[in-house]
Amino acid sequence: MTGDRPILTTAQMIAAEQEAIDAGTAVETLMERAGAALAEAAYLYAGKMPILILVGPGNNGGDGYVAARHLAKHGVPVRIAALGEPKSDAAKWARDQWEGDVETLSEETKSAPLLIDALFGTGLKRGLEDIVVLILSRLATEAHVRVACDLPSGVQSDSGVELSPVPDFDLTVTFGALKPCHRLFPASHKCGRVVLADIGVDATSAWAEIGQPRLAPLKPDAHKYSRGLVHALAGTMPGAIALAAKAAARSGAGYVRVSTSRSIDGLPSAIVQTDTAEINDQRIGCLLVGPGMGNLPQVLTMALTSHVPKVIDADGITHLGDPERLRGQNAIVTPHEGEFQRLFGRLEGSKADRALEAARRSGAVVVYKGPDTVVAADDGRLGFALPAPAWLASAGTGDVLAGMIAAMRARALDGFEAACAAVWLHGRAAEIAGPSMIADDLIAAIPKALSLVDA
Ligand SMILES: NC(=O)C1=CN([C@@H]2O[C@H](COP(=O)(O)OP(=O)(O)OC[C@H]3O[C@@H](n4cnc5c(N)ncnc54)[C@H](OP(=O)(O)O)[C@@H]3O)[C@@H](O)[C@H]2O)[C@@H](O)CC1
Ligand SMILES: Nc1ncnc2c1ncn2[C@@H]1O[C@H](COP(=O)(O)OP(=O)(O)O)[C@@H](O)[C@H]1O
Ligand SMILES: [K+]
Repeated sequence: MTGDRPILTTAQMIAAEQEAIDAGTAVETLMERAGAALAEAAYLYAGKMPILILVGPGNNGGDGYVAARHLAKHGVPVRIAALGEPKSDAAKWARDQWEGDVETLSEETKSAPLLIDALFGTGLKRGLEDIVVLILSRLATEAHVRVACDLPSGVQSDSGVELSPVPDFDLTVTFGALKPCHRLFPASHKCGRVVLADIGVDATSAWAEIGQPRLAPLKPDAHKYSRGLVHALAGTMPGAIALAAKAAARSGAGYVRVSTSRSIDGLPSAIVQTDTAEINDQRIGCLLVGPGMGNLPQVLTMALTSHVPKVIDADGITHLGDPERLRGQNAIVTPHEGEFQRLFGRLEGSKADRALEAARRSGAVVVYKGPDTVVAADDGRLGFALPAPAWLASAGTGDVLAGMIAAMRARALDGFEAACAAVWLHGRAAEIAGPSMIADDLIAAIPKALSLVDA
Protein backbone atom coordinates (compact mmCIF):
# COMPACT_ATOMS: atom_id res chain seq x y z
CA MET A 1 0.00 0.00 0.00
CA THR A 2 2.96 2.29 -0.60
CA GLY A 3 1.64 5.75 -1.32
CA ASP A 4 -1.59 5.33 0.65
CA ARG A 5 -2.26 8.03 3.22
CA PRO A 6 -0.57 7.06 6.52
CA ILE A 7 -2.54 6.88 9.77
CA LEU A 8 -0.88 7.70 13.10
CA THR A 9 -1.99 7.45 16.71
CA THR A 10 -1.57 10.46 19.00
CA ALA A 11 1.57 8.97 20.56
CA GLN A 12 3.07 8.33 17.12
CA MET A 13 2.11 11.84 16.00
CA ILE A 14 3.77 13.38 19.04
CA ALA A 15 6.90 11.32 18.32
CA ALA A 16 6.91 12.41 14.67
CA GLU A 17 6.44 16.04 15.72
CA GLN A 18 9.30 15.71 18.23
CA GLU A 19 11.54 14.25 15.54
CA ALA A 20 10.87 17.27 13.34
CA ILE A 21 11.56 19.61 16.27
CA ASP A 22 14.80 17.76 17.10
CA ALA A 23 15.84 18.12 13.46
CA GLY A 24 15.50 21.89 13.80
CA THR A 25 11.90 22.77 12.89
CA ALA A 26 10.28 24.89 15.61
CA VAL A 27 6.82 23.88 16.79
CA GLU A 28 5.66 27.36 15.77
CA THR A 29 6.80 26.57 12.20
CA LEU A 30 4.74 23.37 12.24
CA MET A 31 1.77 25.31 13.58
CA GLU A 32 2.23 28.01 10.96
CA ARG A 33 2.17 25.35 8.21
CA ALA A 34 -0.87 23.65 9.76
CA GLY A 35 -2.84 26.89 10.14
CA ALA A 36 -1.93 28.03 6.61
CA ALA A 37 -3.07 24.67 5.21
CA LEU A 38 -6.33 24.90 7.15
CA ALA A 39 -6.95 28.39 5.78
CA GLU A 40 -6.16 27.34 2.22
CA ALA A 41 -8.37 24.25 2.33
CA ALA A 42 -11.28 26.18 3.87
CA TYR A 43 -10.90 28.92 1.25
CA LEU A 44 -10.74 26.46 -1.63
CA TYR A 45 -13.77 24.62 -0.30
CA ALA A 46 -16.01 27.53 0.68
CA GLY A 47 -14.64 30.68 -0.97
CA LYS A 48 -14.90 34.10 0.62
CA MET A 49 -17.65 33.36 3.14
CA PRO A 50 -17.68 35.19 6.47
CA ILE A 51 -16.04 32.85 8.97
CA LEU A 52 -16.29 32.15 12.68
CA ILE A 53 -13.31 30.25 14.09
CA LEU A 54 -13.72 28.61 17.50
CA VAL A 55 -10.39 28.24 19.28
CA GLY A 56 -9.51 26.10 22.29
CA PRO A 57 -6.65 26.41 24.79
CA GLY A 58 -4.16 24.02 23.14
CA ASN A 59 -2.31 23.78 19.86
CA ASN A 60 -5.49 22.96 17.96
CA GLY A 61 -6.64 26.44 18.94
CA GLY A 62 -3.20 27.72 17.91
CA ASP A 63 -3.79 26.40 14.40
CA GLY A 64 -7.09 28.29 14.45
CA TYR A 65 -5.38 31.63 15.23
CA VAL A 66 -2.88 31.07 12.41
CA ALA A 67 -5.66 30.18 9.96
CA ALA A 68 -7.55 33.34 10.94
CA ARG A 69 -4.51 35.48 10.14
CA HIS A 70 -4.09 33.88 6.69
CA LEU A 71 -7.77 34.16 5.83
CA ALA A 72 -7.99 37.79 6.95
CA LYS A 73 -4.92 38.55 4.82
CA HIS A 74 -6.90 37.31 1.81
CA GLY A 75 -9.77 39.64 2.61
CA VAL A 76 -12.08 37.06 4.17
CA PRO A 77 -14.18 38.44 7.04
CA VAL A 78 -13.03 36.42 10.08
CA ARG A 79 -14.17 36.41 13.70
CA ILE A 80 -12.60 34.36 16.46
CA ALA A 81 -14.42 33.09 19.56
CA ALA A 82 -12.16 31.55 22.22
CA LEU A 83 -13.02 29.05 24.93
CA GLY A 84 -10.26 30.49 27.11
CA GLU A 85 -6.75 31.86 27.06
CA PRO A 86 -4.13 29.82 25.20
CA LYS A 87 -2.18 27.52 27.52
CA SER A 88 0.69 26.19 25.42
CA ASP A 89 3.62 28.38 24.35
CA ALA A 90 2.97 27.75 20.67
CA ALA A 91 -0.71 28.66 21.01
CA LYS A 92 0.24 31.84 22.91
CA TRP A 93 2.63 32.69 20.06
CA ALA A 94 -0.16 32.17 17.51
CA ARG A 95 -2.55 34.29 19.59
CA ASP A 96 0.01 37.09 19.69
CA GLN A 97 0.28 37.10 15.89
CA TRP A 98 -3.48 37.72 15.55
CA GLU A 99 -4.23 41.41 15.43
CA GLY A 100 -8.02 41.24 15.43
CA ASP A 101 -10.53 40.90 18.25
CA VAL A 102 -11.10 37.72 20.18
CA GLU A 103 -14.64 37.15 21.43
CA THR A 104 -15.39 34.90 24.37
CA LEU A 105 -17.27 31.81 23.26
CA SER A 106 -20.68 31.85 24.93
CA GLU A 107 -24.36 31.23 24.38
CA GLU A 108 -24.51 34.74 22.86
CA THR A 109 -21.86 34.02 20.19
CA LYS A 110 -23.34 34.79 16.77
CA SER A 111 -22.99 32.21 14.02
CA ALA A 112 -21.34 32.72 10.61
CA PRO A 113 -21.87 30.99 7.24
CA LEU A 114 -18.57 29.12 7.61
CA LEU A 115 -17.70 27.58 10.97
CA ILE A 116 -14.17 26.37 11.71
CA ASP A 117 -13.83 24.19 14.79
CA ALA A 118 -10.34 24.54 16.29
CA LEU A 119 -11.42 23.81 19.87
CA PHE A 120 -9.69 20.47 20.49
CA GLY A 121 -7.67 18.04 18.44
CA THR A 122 -5.49 15.12 19.41
CA GLY A 123 -5.08 16.46 22.97
CA LEU A 124 -8.74 15.97 23.97
CA LYS A 125 -8.85 14.14 27.31
CA ARG A 126 -12.55 14.08 28.16
CA GLY A 127 -15.88 15.05 26.66
CA LEU A 128 -16.68 18.73 26.13
CA GLU A 129 -18.74 20.46 28.83
CA ASP A 130 -22.48 20.29 28.14
CA ILE A 131 -22.74 24.00 27.54
CA VAL A 132 -19.90 23.91 24.99
CA VAL A 133 -21.58 20.99 23.22
CA LEU A 134 -24.79 23.04 22.98
CA ILE A 135 -23.03 26.12 21.65
CA LEU A 136 -21.02 24.11 19.11
CA SER A 137 -24.12 22.28 17.96
CA ARG A 138 -26.08 25.52 17.47
CA LEU A 139 -23.26 27.25 15.60
CA ALA A 140 -22.81 24.18 13.39
CA THR A 141 -26.52 24.01 12.62
CA GLU A 142 -26.65 27.71 11.74
CA ALA A 143 -23.54 27.56 9.49
CA HIS A 144 -23.72 26.63 5.81
CA VAL A 145 -20.32 24.94 5.83
CA ARG A 146 -18.52 23.30 8.76
CA VAL A 147 -14.77 22.65 8.79
CA ALA A 148 -12.87 20.78 11.51
CA CYS A 149 -9.25 21.53 12.32
CA ASP A 150 -7.41 18.18 12.54
CA LEU A 151 -10.51 16.37 13.87
CA PRO A 152 -13.97 17.29 15.11
CA SER A 153 -13.94 18.40 18.76
CA GLY A 154 -15.34 15.74 21.05
CA VAL A 155 -13.79 12.87 19.08
CA GLN A 156 -11.13 10.67 20.65
CA SER A 157 -8.41 10.59 18.05
CA ASP A 158 -7.17 7.01 18.50
CA SER A 159 -10.51 5.23 18.72
CA GLY A 160 -13.04 7.30 16.80
CA VAL A 161 -15.26 7.26 19.87
CA GLU A 162 -17.28 10.41 20.60
CA LEU A 163 -16.53 11.53 24.16
CA SER A 164 -19.37 14.06 23.78
CA PRO A 165 -21.90 14.65 20.97
CA VAL A 166 -20.25 15.80 17.72
CA PRO A 167 -21.97 17.66 14.85
CA ASP A 168 -21.52 16.63 11.20
CA PHE A 169 -18.66 18.34 9.39
CA ASP A 170 -18.27 18.88 5.65
CA LEU A 171 -14.50 19.00 5.65
CA THR A 172 -11.73 18.00 8.04
CA VAL A 173 -8.21 19.29 7.44
CA THR A 174 -5.59 17.17 9.14
CA PHE A 175 -1.83 17.48 9.38
CA GLY A 176 1.09 15.15 8.73
CA ALA A 177 -1.00 11.97 8.71
CA LEU A 178 -4.59 10.85 9.05
CA LYS A 179 -5.65 9.76 12.54
CA PRO A 180 -7.57 6.54 13.30
CA CYS A 181 -10.71 8.59 14.10
CA HIS A 182 -10.92 9.74 10.48
CA ARG A 183 -11.66 6.17 9.45
CA LEU A 184 -13.16 4.54 12.56
CA PHE A 185 -16.88 4.68 13.28
CA PRO A 186 -18.67 6.78 14.49
CA ALA A 187 -16.21 9.66 14.03
CA SER A 188 -15.42 8.55 10.46
CA HIS A 189 -18.91 9.54 9.43
CA LYS A 190 -18.71 12.99 11.06
CA CYS A 191 -15.55 14.22 9.34
CA GLY A 192 -16.85 14.80 5.81
CA ARG A 193 -14.08 14.98 3.24
CA VAL A 194 -10.65 14.54 4.86
CA VAL A 195 -7.84 16.67 3.45
CA LEU A 196 -4.29 15.77 4.49
CA ALA A 197 -1.77 18.62 4.60
CA ASP A 198 1.97 18.04 4.55
CA ILE A 199 3.57 20.06 7.38
CA GLY A 200 7.03 18.54 7.11
CA VAL A 201 6.81 15.77 9.70
CA ASP A 202 7.84 12.26 8.72
CA ALA A 203 4.70 10.23 9.11
CA THR A 204 5.65 6.76 7.94
CA SER A 205 3.48 4.06 9.44
CA ALA A 206 2.36 0.45 8.98
CA TRP A 207 -1.16 1.84 9.27
CA ALA A 208 -2.75 3.51 6.26
CA GLU A 209 -6.00 4.38 4.58
CA ILE A 210 -6.82 1.80 1.91
CA GLY A 211 -6.30 3.64 -1.36
CA GLN A 212 -6.98 2.68 -4.94
CA PRO A 213 -5.30 -0.68 -5.56
CA ARG A 214 -2.42 -1.04 -7.99
CA LEU A 215 -3.12 -4.20 -9.94
CA ALA A 216 -0.59 -5.56 -12.39
CA PRO A 217 -1.92 -5.20 -15.94
CA LEU A 218 -3.07 -8.36 -17.63
CA LYS A 219 -0.21 -9.95 -19.58
CA PRO A 220 -0.80 -10.55 -23.30
CA ASP A 221 0.02 -14.25 -22.84
CA ALA A 222 -2.31 -14.64 -19.85
CA HIS A 223 -4.25 -17.87 -19.58
CA LYS A 224 -7.09 -18.80 -17.30
CA TYR A 225 -4.90 -20.38 -14.64
CA SER A 226 -2.41 -17.52 -14.58
CA ARG A 227 -5.31 -15.10 -13.97
CA GLY A 228 -6.25 -17.25 -10.99
CA LEU A 229 -8.32 -20.30 -10.19
CA VAL A 230 -10.83 -19.82 -7.37
CA HIS A 231 -12.25 -23.02 -5.98
CA ALA A 232 -15.38 -22.51 -3.87
CA LEU A 233 -16.91 -25.10 -1.56
CA ALA A 234 -20.71 -25.08 -1.38
CA GLY A 235 -22.84 -26.04 1.62
CA THR A 236 -26.49 -26.18 2.50
CA MET A 237 -27.42 -22.71 1.12
CA PRO A 238 -26.10 -22.58 -2.45
CA GLY A 239 -27.34 -19.02 -3.14
CA ALA A 240 -24.58 -17.53 -1.00
CA ILE A 241 -21.72 -19.44 -2.63
CA ALA A 242 -23.25 -18.61 -6.02
CA LEU A 243 -22.99 -14.89 -5.20
CA ALA A 244 -19.39 -15.32 -4.05
CA ALA A 245 -18.45 -17.38 -7.12
CA LYS A 246 -20.02 -14.86 -9.51
CA ALA A 247 -18.25 -12.01 -7.72
CA ALA A 248 -14.92 -13.85 -8.06
CA ALA A 249 -15.50 -14.35 -11.77
CA ARG A 250 -16.45 -10.69 -12.30
CA SER A 251 -13.38 -9.60 -10.33
CA GLY A 252 -11.07 -11.11 -12.89
CA ALA A 253 -10.46 -14.69 -11.75
CA GLY A 254 -9.59 -16.69 -14.86
CA TYR A 255 -11.45 -19.74 -13.68
CA VAL A 256 -14.04 -20.26 -10.93
CA ARG A 257 -15.05 -23.73 -9.85
CA VAL A 258 -17.71 -24.62 -7.32
CA SER A 259 -17.75 -28.04 -5.78
CA THR A 260 -21.28 -28.91 -4.79
CA SER A 261 -23.23 -32.10 -4.11
CA ARG A 262 -26.29 -30.76 -5.93
CA SER A 263 -26.52 -28.57 -8.98
CA ILE A 264 -26.83 -24.82 -8.31
CA ASP A 265 -29.35 -22.97 -10.48
CA GLY A 266 -28.57 -19.66 -12.10
CA LEU A 267 -24.77 -19.86 -12.07
CA PRO A 268 -23.23 -18.49 -15.27
CA SER A 269 -22.13 -21.41 -17.43
CA ALA A 270 -18.55 -20.10 -17.25
CA ILE A 271 -18.51 -21.16 -13.60
CA VAL A 272 -17.84 -24.86 -13.52
CA GLN A 273 -19.73 -27.05 -11.08
CA THR A 274 -18.05 -30.23 -9.91
CA ASP A 275 -19.18 -32.81 -7.41
CA THR A 276 -15.65 -33.43 -6.21
CA ALA A 277 -13.66 -31.10 -4.04
CA GLU A 278 -10.22 -31.30 -5.64
CA ILE A 279 -8.80 -29.04 -2.99
CA ASN A 280 -5.19 -30.12 -3.38
CA ASP A 281 -5.07 -29.17 -7.04
CA GLN A 282 -1.84 -27.14 -7.20
CA ARG A 283 -3.40 -24.78 -9.72
CA ILE A 284 -5.87 -23.42 -7.15
CA GLY A 285 -4.98 -19.81 -6.39
CA CYS A 286 -7.52 -19.47 -3.62
CA LEU A 287 -10.00 -21.70 -1.88
CA LEU A 288 -13.24 -20.10 -0.72
CA VAL A 289 -15.28 -21.60 2.09
CA GLY A 290 -18.05 -20.44 4.38
CA PRO A 291 -20.73 -18.55 2.44
CA GLY A 292 -23.87 -20.68 2.68
CA MET A 293 -21.91 -23.51 4.27
CA GLY A 294 -24.60 -23.92 6.92
CA ASN A 295 -24.17 -26.54 9.58
CA LEU A 296 -21.64 -28.63 7.67
CA PRO A 297 -18.42 -28.22 9.68
CA GLN A 298 -16.91 -31.11 7.73
CA VAL A 299 -16.67 -28.78 4.70
CA LEU A 300 -14.49 -26.43 6.74
CA THR A 301 -12.45 -29.31 8.14
CA MET A 302 -11.78 -30.52 4.62
CA ALA A 303 -10.76 -27.02 3.50
CA LEU A 304 -8.29 -26.83 6.37
CA THR A 305 -6.52 -29.98 5.15
CA SER A 306 -5.46 -28.07 2.02
CA HIS A 307 -2.43 -25.79 2.10
CA VAL A 308 -3.54 -23.46 -0.67
CA PRO A 309 -4.41 -19.85 0.28
CA LYS A 310 -7.99 -19.57 1.44
CA VAL A 311 -10.77 -17.13 2.26
CA ILE A 312 -12.93 -18.20 5.19
CA ASP A 313 -16.19 -16.30 5.59
CA ALA A 314 -19.59 -16.53 7.29
CA ASP A 315 -20.48 -20.02 8.63
CA GLY A 316 -16.86 -21.05 8.08
CA ILE A 317 -15.83 -18.48 10.70
CA THR A 318 -18.58 -19.58 13.08
CA HIS A 319 -17.45 -23.19 12.90
CA LEU A 320 -13.74 -22.45 13.37
CA GLY A 321 -14.18 -22.29 17.15
CA ASP A 322 -10.53 -21.54 17.92
CA PRO A 323 -8.38 -18.91 16.14
CA GLU A 324 -5.37 -21.25 16.53
CA ARG A 325 -6.89 -23.45 13.82
CA LEU A 326 -6.02 -20.68 11.37
CA ARG A 327 -2.29 -20.74 12.08
CA GLY A 328 -0.24 -21.81 9.07
CA GLN A 329 -3.37 -21.82 6.90
CA ASN A 330 -2.46 -18.84 4.72
CA ALA A 331 -5.99 -17.68 5.41
CA ILE A 332 -8.00 -14.50 5.11
CA VAL A 333 -11.01 -14.36 7.46
CA THR A 334 -13.81 -11.88 6.91
CA PRO A 335 -15.86 -11.52 10.10
CA HIS A 336 -18.57 -8.96 10.78
CA GLU A 337 -18.87 -7.84 14.42
CA GLY A 338 -20.87 -10.88 15.57
CA GLU A 339 -18.58 -13.39 13.86
CA PHE A 340 -15.54 -11.54 15.14
CA GLN A 341 -16.70 -11.82 18.75
CA ARG A 342 -17.63 -15.47 18.32
CA LEU A 343 -14.15 -16.31 17.06
CA PHE A 344 -11.91 -13.96 19.00
CA GLY A 345 -14.03 -13.09 22.06
CA ARG A 346 -14.40 -9.56 23.39
CA LEU A 347 -10.99 -8.00 22.81
CA GLU A 348 -9.88 -4.72 24.39
CA GLY A 349 -9.12 -1.44 22.66
CA SER A 350 -10.22 0.34 19.51
CA LYS A 351 -11.40 -1.53 16.43
CA ALA A 352 -7.86 -1.08 15.05
CA ASP A 353 -6.33 -2.64 18.18
CA ARG A 354 -8.83 -5.51 18.14
CA ALA A 355 -8.23 -6.30 14.47
CA LEU A 356 -4.45 -6.39 14.97
CA GLU A 357 -4.75 -8.56 18.07
CA ALA A 358 -6.98 -10.98 16.13
CA ALA A 359 -4.41 -11.15 13.32
CA ARG A 360 -1.64 -11.84 15.85
CA ARG A 361 -3.65 -14.56 17.60
CA SER A 362 -4.54 -16.37 14.38
CA GLY A 363 -1.74 -15.58 11.94
CA ALA A 364 -4.52 -14.85 9.42
CA VAL A 365 -5.33 -11.66 7.56
CA VAL A 366 -8.44 -10.34 9.30
CA VAL A 367 -11.00 -8.31 7.37
CA TYR A 368 -13.06 -6.87 10.23
CA LYS A 369 -16.18 -5.63 8.43
CA GLY A 370 -18.76 -2.96 9.18
CA PRO A 371 -19.28 0.74 8.46
CA ASP A 372 -15.55 1.11 9.17
CA THR A 373 -13.94 -2.02 7.72
CA VAL A 374 -10.30 -2.56 8.70
CA VAL A 375 -7.85 -5.13 7.33
CA ALA A 376 -5.12 -6.42 9.67
CA ALA A 377 -2.07 -8.64 9.06
CA ASP A 378 0.00 -10.36 11.72
CA ASP A 379 3.09 -8.37 10.69
CA GLY A 380 1.38 -5.20 11.97
CA ARG A 381 0.02 -3.82 8.70
CA LEU A 382 -3.39 -2.26 9.11
CA GLY A 383 -5.59 -0.84 6.37
CA PHE A 384 -8.58 1.40 7.05
CA ALA A 385 -11.34 1.44 4.43
CA LEU A 386 -12.84 4.64 3.10
CA PRO A 387 -16.39 5.01 4.37
CA ALA A 388 -18.59 2.85 2.14
CA PRO A 389 -22.30 3.48 1.51
CA ALA A 390 -24.61 2.23 4.27
CA TRP A 391 -26.76 0.56 1.61
CA LEU A 392 -24.16 -2.21 1.65
CA ALA A 393 -26.07 -3.36 4.71
CA SER A 394 -28.02 -5.86 2.64
CA ALA A 395 -27.99 -9.66 2.62
CA GLY A 396 -25.31 -11.20 0.47
CA THR A 397 -22.94 -8.26 0.15
CA GLY A 398 -20.48 -10.03 2.45
CA ASP A 399 -20.57 -13.10 0.20
CA VAL A 400 -19.76 -10.82 -2.72
CA LEU A 401 -16.80 -9.38 -0.83
CA ALA A 402 -15.51 -12.87 0.00
CA GLY A 403 -15.58 -13.79 -3.69
CA MET A 404 -13.81 -10.57 -4.65
CA ILE A 405 -11.06 -11.19 -2.09
CA ALA A 406 -10.64 -14.76 -3.37
CA ALA A 407 -10.19 -13.47 -6.92
CA MET A 408 -7.58 -10.92 -5.82
CA ARG A 409 -5.75 -13.60 -3.80
CA ALA A 410 -5.86 -16.03 -6.73
CA ARG A 411 -4.14 -13.48 -8.94
CA ALA A 412 -1.16 -13.76 -6.57
CA LEU A 413 -1.51 -10.63 -4.45
CA ASP A 414 -0.42 -11.32 -0.88
CA GLY A 415 -3.28 -11.86 1.57
CA PHE A 416 -3.24 -8.35 3.00
CA GLU A 417 -2.99 -6.63 -0.39
CA ALA A 418 -5.70 -8.88 -1.84
CA ALA A 419 -8.08 -8.04 1.00
CA CYS A 420 -7.37 -4.31 0.76
CA ALA A 421 -7.84 -4.28 -3.02
CA ALA A 422 -11.16 -6.10 -2.74
CA VAL A 423 -12.43 -3.89 0.09
CA TRP A 424 -11.67 -0.79 -1.98
CA LEU A 425 -13.36 -2.19 -5.11
CA HIS A 426 -16.36 -3.41 -3.09
CA GLY A 427 -16.93 0.10 -1.71
CA ARG A 428 -16.66 1.70 -5.13
CA ALA A 429 -18.94 -0.94 -6.68
CA ALA A 430 -21.54 -0.10 -4.01
CA GLU A 431 -21.32 3.60 -4.88
CA ILE A 432 -21.78 2.77 -8.55
CA ALA A 433 -24.68 0.38 -7.88
CA GLY A 434 -26.60 3.04 -5.92
CA PRO A 435 -28.95 3.10 -2.95
CA SER A 436 -31.49 0.50 -4.04
CA MET A 437 -28.92 -2.12 -4.95
CA ILE A 438 -29.11 -5.75 -3.94
CA ALA A 439 -26.13 -8.09 -3.85
CA ASP A 440 -26.64 -9.10 -7.52
CA ASP A 441 -26.44 -5.43 -8.58
CA LEU A 442 -23.23 -5.09 -6.61
CA ILE A 443 -21.72 -7.92 -8.66
CA ALA A 444 -22.92 -6.24 -11.86
CA ALA A 445 -21.09 -3.05 -10.80
CA ILE A 446 -17.73 -4.77 -10.21
CA PRO A 447 -16.50 -4.32 -13.84
CA LYS A 448 -17.12 -0.55 -13.60
CA ALA A 449 -15.30 -0.40 -10.26
CA LEU A 450 -12.41 -2.35 -11.79
CA SER A 451 -12.29 0.05 -14.70
CA LEU A 452 -11.36 2.81 -12.22
CA VAL A 453 -8.15 0.90 -11.58
CA ASP A 454 -5.37 0.55 -14.14
CA ALA A 455 -5.48 -3.18 -14.60
N1 LIG B 1 1.36 16.86 15.98
C1 LIG B 1 1.82 17.83 15.21
O1 LIG B 1 2.79 17.62 14.53
C2 LIG B 1 1.16 19.14 15.19
C3 LIG B 1 -0.09 19.33 15.76
N2 LIG B 1 -0.74 20.49 15.69
C4 LIG B 1 -2.01 20.70 16.37
O2 LIG B 1 -1.90 20.43 17.73
C5 LIG B 1 -3.07 19.73 18.16
C6 LIG B 1 -2.81 19.05 19.44
O3 LIG B 1 -2.55 20.06 20.36
P1 LIG B 1 -2.56 19.79 21.92
O4 LIG B 1 -1.76 18.59 22.22
O5 LIG B 1 -2.16 21.05 22.54
O6 LIG B 1 -4.06 19.40 22.20
P2 LIG B 1 -5.47 20.13 21.92
O7 LIG B 1 -6.27 19.15 21.18
O8 LIG B 1 -5.32 21.48 21.38
O9 LIG B 1 -6.10 20.26 23.39
C7 LIG B 1 -5.32 20.28 24.54
C8 LIG B 1 -5.79 21.33 25.49
O10 LIG B 1 -7.16 21.13 25.78
C9 LIG B 1 -7.36 20.87 27.19
N3 LIG B 1 -8.45 19.90 27.23
C10 LIG B 1 -8.46 18.62 26.80
N4 LIG B 1 -9.69 18.11 26.83
C11 LIG B 1 -10.50 19.11 27.28
C12 LIG B 1 -11.91 19.21 27.53
N5 LIG B 1 -12.73 18.19 27.31
N6 LIG B 1 -12.40 20.38 27.97
C13 LIG B 1 -11.57 21.43 28.22
N7 LIG B 1 -10.23 21.38 28.01
C14 LIG B 1 -9.72 20.24 27.54
C15 LIG B 1 -6.03 20.43 27.67
O11 LIG B 1 -5.86 20.84 29.00
P3 LIG B 1 -5.85 19.82 30.23
O12 LIG B 1 -7.18 20.00 30.82
O13 LIG B 1 -5.65 18.44 29.69
O14 LIG B 1 -4.74 20.28 31.06
C16 LIG B 1 -5.08 21.25 26.79
O15 LIG B 1 -4.95 22.57 27.27
C17 LIG B 1 -3.38 18.85 16.99
O16 LIG B 1 -4.71 18.37 17.02
C18 LIG B 1 -3.12 19.80 15.84
O17 LIG B 1 -4.29 20.58 15.60
C19 LIG B 1 -0.24 21.59 14.87
O18 LIG B 1 -0.13 22.72 15.63
C20 LIG B 1 1.01 21.33 14.09
C21 LIG B 1 1.87 20.26 14.54
N1 LIG C 1 -23.60 0.51 7.48
C1 LIG C 1 -22.67 0.05 6.62
N2 LIG C 1 -21.90 0.92 5.94
C2 LIG C 1 -20.98 0.48 5.05
N3 LIG C 1 -20.76 -0.83 4.79
C3 LIG C 1 -21.49 -1.74 5.45
C4 LIG C 1 -22.48 -1.36 6.39
N4 LIG C 1 -23.05 -2.48 6.89
C5 LIG C 1 -22.44 -3.52 6.27
N5 LIG C 1 -21.51 -3.07 5.40
C6 LIG C 1 -20.65 -3.91 4.56
O1 LIG C 1 -21.48 -4.84 3.87
C7 LIG C 1 -20.92 -6.14 3.92
C8 LIG C 1 -21.87 -7.04 4.73
O2 LIG C 1 -21.27 -8.26 4.99
P1 LIG C 1 -21.96 -9.33 5.95
O3 LIG C 1 -22.32 -8.70 7.23
O4 LIG C 1 -21.09 -10.53 5.96
O5 LIG C 1 -23.31 -9.62 5.17
P2 LIG C 1 -23.90 -10.96 4.49
O6 LIG C 1 -23.52 -12.09 5.40
O7 LIG C 1 -25.36 -10.74 4.43
O8 LIG C 1 -23.28 -11.09 3.16
C9 LIG C 1 -19.54 -5.98 4.53
O9 LIG C 1 -18.60 -5.75 3.52
C10 LIG C 1 -19.69 -4.73 5.39
O10 LIG C 1 -18.47 -4.07 5.60
K1 LIG D 1 -11.00 20.47 16.13
